[in-house]
Amino acid sequence: MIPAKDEADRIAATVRAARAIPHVDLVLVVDDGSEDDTQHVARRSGAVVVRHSVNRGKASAMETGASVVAMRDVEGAPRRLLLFLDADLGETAVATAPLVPPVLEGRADCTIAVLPPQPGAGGRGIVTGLARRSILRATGWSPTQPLSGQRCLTREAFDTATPLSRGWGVETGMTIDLLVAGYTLQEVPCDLRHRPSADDLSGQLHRGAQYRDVALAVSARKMRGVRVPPTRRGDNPARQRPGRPYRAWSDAPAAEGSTTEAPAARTDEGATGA
Ligand SMILES: O=c1ccn([C@@H]2O[C@H](COP(=O)(O)OP(=O)(O)O)[C@@H](O)[C@H]2O)c(=O)[nH]1
Ligand SMILES: O=C(O)[C@@H](COP(=O)(O)O)O[C@H]1O[C@H](CO)[C@@H](O)[C@H](O)[C@H]1O
Repeated sequence: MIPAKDEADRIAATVRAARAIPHVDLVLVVDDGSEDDTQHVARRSGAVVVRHSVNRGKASAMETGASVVAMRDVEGAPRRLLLFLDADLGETAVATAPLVPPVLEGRADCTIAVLPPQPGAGGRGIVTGLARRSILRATGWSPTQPLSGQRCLTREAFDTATPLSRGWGVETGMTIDLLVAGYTLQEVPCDLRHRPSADDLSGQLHRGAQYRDVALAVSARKMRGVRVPPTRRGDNPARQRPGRPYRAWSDAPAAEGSTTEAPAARTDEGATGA
């Protein structure tokens, strides 16, 4: 499932690469109100395409995409896993293939790609730091790349994480919600290249919008008390690393007076919608 806004230059290569990922039987592009030829290029490359007539932001495109994949799930068959890919990955999108097996085999409910350093990236780690600290405070997990949008998850986990946080807050909000709900997350190194934001005005404006959306996603959860109580947390942050599944709740019994229980989380699923 690929949210795409003005990605006519890269979407063909991304779609072709996504189609080559083992277990992917449906590639869906949500054209999020593009002003270029994204929808037609994507369709010609073999994707199913739906379109927002106006731009609604990445999170909204992801929700639309997940709804369309659900409509195409076969009655009586396992529900598709959802593999979210950014449209600018080009041919490297095939390198997200390692995200699928841990979820397919039930070792994780959601996997998240860790990208190598990107040539030309101009960030100073400010938004990434805000997202990482916020996830750590709420759940005890300290992910390497909390903003990474390349994720594979079960339908059940996705449904738990909806409604998604708006815009660029989607990954941070989803990570907190899944961990608090008791799901197992795992970062997976993937050799991907995307179009990084540079250290110029448009790059800094992008990071400003990212910062705002992450802060909104986090404060909404703070206000609702969405967190794993510190007394019931799992692994120490020092032991956490990509490749290692993480579940936020320890198996210790609930503290007296606590009403929050971590649910068990697993389903059997088969094919994958990218
Ligand atoms: O309003 C928007 C903005 C972005 N995107 C898509 O969301 C993904 C991530 O966006 P981008 O690569 O610009 O952000 P980054 O991950 O570099 O911060 C890409 O596939 C975009 O085409 C979208 O669907 N709607
Ligand atoms: O725009 C960027 O450079 C950063 C966010 O800015 P910061 O460097 O954290 O201030 O976010 C990007 O890089 C992350 C990897 O560290 C990716 O996971 C994000 O998807 C991407 O937006």
